[in-house]
Amino acid sequence: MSSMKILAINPGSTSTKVAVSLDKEIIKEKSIPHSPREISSFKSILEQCPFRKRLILGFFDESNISLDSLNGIVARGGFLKPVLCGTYRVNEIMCHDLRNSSKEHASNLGALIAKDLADSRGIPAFIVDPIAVDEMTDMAKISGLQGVERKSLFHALNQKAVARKIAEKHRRQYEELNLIVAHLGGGITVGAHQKGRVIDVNNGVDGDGPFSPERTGGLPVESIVEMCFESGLSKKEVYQKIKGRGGLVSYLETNDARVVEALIKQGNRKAFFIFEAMAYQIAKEIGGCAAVLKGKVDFIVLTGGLAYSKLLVDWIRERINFIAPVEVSPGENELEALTDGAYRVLNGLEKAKEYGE
Ligand SMILES: Nc1ncnc2c1ncn2[C@@H]1O[C@H](COP(=O)(O)OP(=O)(O)O)[C@@H](O)[C@H]1O
Ligand SMILES: CCCC(=O)OP(=O)(O)O
Repeated sequence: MSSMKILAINPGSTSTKVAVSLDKEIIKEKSIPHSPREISSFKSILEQCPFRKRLILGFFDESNISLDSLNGIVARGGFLKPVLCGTYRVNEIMCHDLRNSSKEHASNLGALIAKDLADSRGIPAFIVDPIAVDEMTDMAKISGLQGVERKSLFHALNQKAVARKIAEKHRRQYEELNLIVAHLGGGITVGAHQKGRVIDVNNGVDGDGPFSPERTGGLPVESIVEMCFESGLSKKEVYQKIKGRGGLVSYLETNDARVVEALIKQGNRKAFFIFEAMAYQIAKEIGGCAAVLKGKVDFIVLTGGLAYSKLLVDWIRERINFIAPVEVSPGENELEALTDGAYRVLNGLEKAKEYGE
């Protein structure tokens, strides 16, 4: 097998994470955080493209690594048409769909930045397990209103990577287990994994499931209809309220759980109550997935940045540990999973899928 140097790019709602690896070993990585104020200075996600690209180039300058030494670039994929999981070559159809997506999410930038950097160096660009991975059953897609369908939009990359890691830890195959995986990050998604397929999951960006550091999750529909028609807010302002300014930001003016924990330590009762309410909603979503899996659950897995919070994890655990053993895998494996996907293709172990075919 030939030696491969790969750049992995993960644009998230609260950070841009990058890593360079040599033969799957990460040799340099960085997580660059973005405050809500910094992000809200851009009119759209697409406008953030040059800003995030500059940060990545800055990472190369600091690290003394030459972009010309790369064999490939891989990024987190965004709002594409529903796809099966796997590694996809970034092609023009994909870039067109991401540029023209009606849905705003930082992950839309990954493939665009990767292709831009890769084309000028004559190397390939890929995405792996984008948020649009869709393995949901037809029943899970029923919303309760004809014409409005529930969609599969979730942290597919990390949920699948962590699910495989937990299966391996227990010397089992992912494809033989039933798991509930809760990704607790800037967005929160909780998936019911039935023998390797995510048969139901809350949509992490469309106002569904638990509230998160900066998103509302599911809301009482009638109150929102009232707000849209009576408050004088524009469509964009309503979206801002629901997405970047919902959840913890809405109640506590921060999307940073570490700040919330510091407030709690200082005796702030509102911070305590709202943080526990987030745990309550996450636990309730996990309970829903247990019903989807008819109670046959091998493990519940908590992952994402918020899983570093012992307080939050303990609150969730006390409400759900009657269902199945709880595994905590804080942070994410996204950079490793991206690198792994690109490495398999670059070394000919797997064929890249073509998007749009
Ligand atoms: N050590 C930690 N303790 C508590 N919360 C943390 C810790 N590290 C990160 N977080 C919280 O996790 C959330 C972000 O999770 P992350 O998975 O990095 O999100 P994303 O990738 O969506 O930007 C933030 O609220 C952040 O404050
Ligand atoms: C569709 C879910 C993706 C998501 O919410 O990602 P972030 O947590 O990075 O915002």
